[in-house]
Parts: sequence; C-alpha cells; structure tokens
Amino acid sequence: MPPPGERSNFLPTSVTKNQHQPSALDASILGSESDMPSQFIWPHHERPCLEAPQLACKKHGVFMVVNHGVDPGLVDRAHRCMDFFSMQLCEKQKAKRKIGENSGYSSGFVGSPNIVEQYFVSVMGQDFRHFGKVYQEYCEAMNKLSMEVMELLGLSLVLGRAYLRDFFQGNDSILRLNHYPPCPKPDLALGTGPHADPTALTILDQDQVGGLQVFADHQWNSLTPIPGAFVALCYKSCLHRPVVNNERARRSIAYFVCTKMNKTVTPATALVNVENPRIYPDFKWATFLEFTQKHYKVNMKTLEAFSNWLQK
Ligand SMILES: O=C(O)CCC(=O)C(=O)O
Ligand SMILES: [Fe+2]
Repeated sequence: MPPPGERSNFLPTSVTKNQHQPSALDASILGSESDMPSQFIWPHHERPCLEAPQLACKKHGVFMVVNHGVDPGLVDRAHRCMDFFSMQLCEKQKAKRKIGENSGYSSGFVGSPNIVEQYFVSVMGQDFRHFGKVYQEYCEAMNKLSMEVMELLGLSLVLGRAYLRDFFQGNDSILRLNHYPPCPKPDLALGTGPHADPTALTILDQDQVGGLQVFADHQWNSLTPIPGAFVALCYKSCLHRPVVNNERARRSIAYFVCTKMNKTVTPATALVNVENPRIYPDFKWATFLEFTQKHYKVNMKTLEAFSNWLQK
C-alpha cells in the first residue's frame, strides 16, 4: 500500500451529458469521413465530451458526473432513508449479512424487477416497504445513468457507443449504503480503509460532510463534495478511502456496476493486439465475486491475486 502523503484538495475532471464541445472522437473519426451520409453524423450540439472520461480513466480513474438528469429529490429521499442506521441494533440485525452471502446489512443486489423492495420487506418486514421502494427507484436511476456513462466510456475507448452498454445490460449490480458515525479519534480510524473497488464502475453519492480521499499524484487528495454531482470510479479504479471526523456522521451511497452473474468477462477483441496482449484469463463475474467475498479482501492487487487463484 502506498504510504499516505500530504493531503490536498483534488478537483477531478467533470463530464456532462450535454457539454457543447467538440471531442477527440469527433475530430478523429467523423472528421475523416468526408462522404458520410448526413443522417450518420452526430449533430454537433449532441456530441458527448470524451476528453474528460479519457483523461480521467488514464490518469487517476475518477471523474465527476454532473448534468446527469437524476432527480435530486430521489437522491435526497435515498439519503433520508439511511436514518435506518439510527435504529436499534437488534432491528438492523434483522438484515444482517450472513457469512458467504453477498447481500445484507450494508449491501444488496439489484437485478430482477423489485428485488430491492422485496429484499427490504422480506428481511425487515412490511414497515420497510417504503425504504425498499426508494432504493428500488434509486437503483433503477443509477442503472440508467451507469449505462449512459458506459456509452461514453465505450466511445472513449473507440469501442463504439453500444459495446460496453450491451456488455453490462441486465447487470447484477450492487447497492451499498455507508454510514460513518462521528469518531472521537479520527486519526486512529479509517472508514473502510484504503481500497480499490473490484467492480467495473462505481457511482458514488457522498453527502456534504466530506471525507472521500483518492490516491493520485503520489498523495491522498480530498474529494470535496459538489452538490448534485456523483463521483465515478472506473476501470482499475483508483485507490480511495473514506476518512471519518469527530463532529458529524457521514453517509454515502455507492452503486457498483457489475455484469450478469454468469457472464464471461473477456477483453474486447478490438483492444487486444501484439502491443497490448491480454493480461487476465476469462472468468465469470460470479466467481470473481465469490473470490472477493470469501477468499480475499480487495486491495490494489485483487485482479492479479484472482488471476493466480484461478490458474492454481
Ligand atoms: O463513503 C465513501 O465515500 C466511499 C465508500 C466506498 O469507497 C465504498 O463503499 O466502496
Ligand atoms: Fe470503494
């Protein structure tokens, strides 16, 4: 683990859905096709800005998503429902995650219709249907947004708009609600500790308390919350850690985009060549998830460790 260095404020690149700017892709692909029929040319004002995700992913693996169209009222309701954490422990323990299982008190799976709502009702009872409905709706909004981000990432990798969106269609993504109570000795505690998410893309909404730090340019940098903006962590997502403080509780909602459980994860053939040979063997997402839940605590070397484990 890299040693914690100086902390500074870090402003990641922003990406907006409707930024009215020419992009690298516009210039290199559309510009060279002089005889392209007009219906295939992306109207200038609708072209996405690709520099931001390209730069962010190559450099530090984190960018902000603004102008995303997610209802701020829904994000607000999702945060208010986290008052769940103020309930008696015995109440919360009704949803306790069991060893070897992936859903429970602190994480839940999204996939089939109403699975989140049903989950809340089945483990907590009918009184919690409202929570379930809010998080169901939140997951659906995150799923829509994450597929739009996947389109941008696909374009930025010159794979085309559909490639990654199709790859993650019908995904078995995960929602995690994080609650960090105030800590009398914040210097001795570290939220969940430094880690890199093992999933393809994380869309995180942190409240305005602040505490998320990312490791970039050889130091820990605080990611100051921007109202209405989501933090996106992508590809081999950067090392990050939530830190706690001694005054205010802090909350965040993380949506981890995963493929379908039984999907074979394999590199896009268009990206593999002699200069860029493949590094990891094919695997099923379910096997990787099992590895991270039962055999290995995620860190920066998770994929290498998984790859070795698979080939044993
Ligand atoms: O709470 C945060 O800001 C980050 C949470 C996080 O990194 C995670 O849940 O994986
Ligand atoms: Fe994380």
